[in-house]
Amino acid sequence: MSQEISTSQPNRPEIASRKREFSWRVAANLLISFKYAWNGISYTFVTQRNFRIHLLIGALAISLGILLHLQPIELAVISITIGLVLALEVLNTAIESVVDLTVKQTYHELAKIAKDCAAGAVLVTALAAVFVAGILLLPPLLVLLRAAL
Ligand SMILES: Nc1ncnc2c1ncn2[C@@H]1O[C@H](COP(=O)(O)OP(=O)(O)OP(=O)(O)O)[C@@H](O)[C@H]1O
Repeated sequence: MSQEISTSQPNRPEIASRKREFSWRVAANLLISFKYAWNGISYTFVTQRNFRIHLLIGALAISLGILLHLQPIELAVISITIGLVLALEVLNTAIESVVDLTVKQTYHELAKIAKDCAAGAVLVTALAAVFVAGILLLPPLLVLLRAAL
């Protein structure tokens, strides 16, 4: 007797119910999702010195841009690069936590690679942000300084 093997795809509700089956909790609505996202940002702010430094430098760069009457598009480009650095800092913190959760306080070469790469990603965007800020802020800043001297 041959056994019949079903090749049909699972229907949509079945997929939806399976999608988050390993999650301890799923946000019930959009407002609660924002609350959890804010918790992640607050956690990063409190625990990561680099995040606070990047936030401060970012705020200074945007303030300087406004002071130097940069074009809206230039301010937007600076804001995007700063946003990228901060977002990657939050992701870096998430990766660190997942790595620590997995290996605890033991040394593992893959844990090292994961953490180093996550930190490297932040560094790449930070260098790009410095480059962008340098190109957009330095020329008008030099003009202002020359006029003042
Ligand atoms: N379990 C581990 N196994 C192997 N190497 C590790 C492990 N934990 C940390 N390291 C190494 O120590 C470095 C610092 O780890 P840490 O957990 O302090 O991350 P760090 O906080 O990345 O730094 P930052 O927040 O400044 O990006 C990592 O980049 C990695 O090279």
